[in-house]
Amino acid sequence: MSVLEIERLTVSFHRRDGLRRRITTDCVRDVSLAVARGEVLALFGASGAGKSLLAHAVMGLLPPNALAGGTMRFDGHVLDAPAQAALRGNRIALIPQSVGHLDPLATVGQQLRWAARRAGRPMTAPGAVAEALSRFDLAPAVAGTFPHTLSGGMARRVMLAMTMASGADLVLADEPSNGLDADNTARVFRCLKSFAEAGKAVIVISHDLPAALKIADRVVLLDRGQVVAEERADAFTSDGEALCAGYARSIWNALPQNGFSRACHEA
Ligand SMILES: Nc1ncnc2c1ncn2[C@@H]1O[C@H](COP(=O)(O)OP(=O)(O)OP(=O)(O)O)[C@@H](O)[C@H]1O
Ligand code: NI
Repeated sequence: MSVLEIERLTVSFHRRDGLRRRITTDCVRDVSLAVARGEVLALFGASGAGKSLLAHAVMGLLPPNALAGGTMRFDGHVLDAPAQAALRGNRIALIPQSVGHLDPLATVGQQLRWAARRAGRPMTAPGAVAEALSRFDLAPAVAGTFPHTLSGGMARRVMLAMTMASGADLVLADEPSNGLDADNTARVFRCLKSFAEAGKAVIVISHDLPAALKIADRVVLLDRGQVVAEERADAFTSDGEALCAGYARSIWNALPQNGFSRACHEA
């Protein structure tokens, strides 16, 4: 069964023009998708396509001037505002785009313990923090350090370790490889894959399609707020013949292994 089901989600913003007429802009339009346990869904689309808004709508963290429509279900139950407030940070986790969300005044170890305690799974056993860090290639000494001493890749892996400690069933990662070199990108994506292998449902938002394809099962392409294609990830990694949508094919053409052909120049 799907952990998350989104049905006809719309996110709009209202503003008034100079004559005080109400203007509505739909930034996410009629989006339906689902993700199951053990599955990695990659959400791909140009800047401004509505990817982060979709993630924030699932979390219940939309800006106050946003209006959301449609229905969402988590584990078969309606995911409304009270459910989101109850599930956020424990059963549903967002790995935000910025590592600035780590607390500069608390050590990595403290923050890991907080994440675990908030989810009702306190890390009391000796060595529990070191073990949680080691799963993400982080040395035990990292527990005693403050976020400003970490490299970008390490900070991101600390956020992944906190997500793991929270025991979430659904993990949303918004641009988890931003600013990382190829090695750290691969590491972060491997960690996300390990979440799915541990039975979680993972939605990864990324501009790095080649890296995301290495771990994804399915790819949803968003364009100007709408789902324009939903494809199996392996359709991108083969000769592209199995891709159904034209937009997906032009993206396949633009992958480095396929020679960055036409689509790049047409875009
Ligand atoms: N608070 C807001 N008020 C008005 N419009 C907004 C607001 N937040 C986002 N938008 C608009 O919604 C659209 C989608 O934004 P979103 O952040 O989801 O894009 P994205 O696909 O995540 O892009 P990126 O890849 O650059 O992160 C954009 O056109 C943006 O201008
Ligand atoms: Ni975004």
